[in-house]
Amino acid sequence: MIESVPTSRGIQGYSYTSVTLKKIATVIPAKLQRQNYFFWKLLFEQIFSRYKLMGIVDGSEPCPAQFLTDKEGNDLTDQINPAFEIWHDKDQAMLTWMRSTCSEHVLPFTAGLASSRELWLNLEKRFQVVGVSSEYRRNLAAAALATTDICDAHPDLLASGDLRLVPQVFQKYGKWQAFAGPVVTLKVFEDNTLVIELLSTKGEGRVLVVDGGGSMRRAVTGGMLARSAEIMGWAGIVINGCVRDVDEINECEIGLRALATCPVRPIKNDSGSGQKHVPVSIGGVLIHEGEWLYADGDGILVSSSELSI
Ligand SMILES: O=C([O-])CC(=O)C(=O)O
Ligand SMILES: [Mg+2]
Repeated sequence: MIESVPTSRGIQGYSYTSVTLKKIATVIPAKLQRQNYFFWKLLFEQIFSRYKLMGIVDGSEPCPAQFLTDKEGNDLTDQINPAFEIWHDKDQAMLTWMRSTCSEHVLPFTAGLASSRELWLNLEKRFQVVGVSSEYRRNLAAAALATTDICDAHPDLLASGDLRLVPQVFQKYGKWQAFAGPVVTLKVFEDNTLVIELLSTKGEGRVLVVDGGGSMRRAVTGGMLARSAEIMGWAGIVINGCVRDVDEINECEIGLRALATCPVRPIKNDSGSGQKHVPVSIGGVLIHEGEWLYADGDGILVSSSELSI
């Protein structure tokens, strides 16, 4: 959920005119950079949908004629069309909102763009994000081996430590119980800038393992990030820390494990505190980038290499 935008009050909903730049800054706390574009886009889509503005950027609500026509409806008069004024006000507000959340690296790209749709399309083209199909996601889920079968087939690897059992300290979220894939590691503490960066890029069936230091004070992933992970083709996420927006996460075609939920938002630091691709220790089990993780209803296993049964 977008925390500071009210969700329901009357069927009219809220007017976009009540949205201040301060409110935009709380809803979109991280400035737009190439690395977080997809997350930024999802957040703006949520705001635009809530205020019924999506048609202005997606083109389904084009700009009305600027001037009214005469009584016969033939010739243009010099009277401004009120519908044009309303549309134009919305468009300019949206442009200002988006510009206000651009980092200094992105801001120059927005120069000279006069409408919110122009800016929206320009960024889309510049940062080119193509999501995966639902068939791709289904195939990913179907490819996960059962952890019981793996343990039965590889007692030698369990004994040698090449196959390790991650202690069952996690809660299950997301649509998939079972997921598997090569591991990408992250070490963060209450700041999810790097989580956003990775989940905004192609997952290619990998599993993001986040050592969040076990913090129970803030979530490091939420509904928008789970949606981003789903669209970008990540197989799963394992977090030694908390998540929020569980209802949204549970709608996503992704497997997610975390210690618990926590409604408090993560910190977002533009310089991205944390470390990528470093060994992490979860429940006393060391996990390296590139190892394989297998998760299902019975547990979580980490293997030095990809396994077959
Ligand atoms: O704001 C965040 O980074 C976490 C969150 O709520 C979401 O992913 O929806
Ligand atoms: Mg959220």
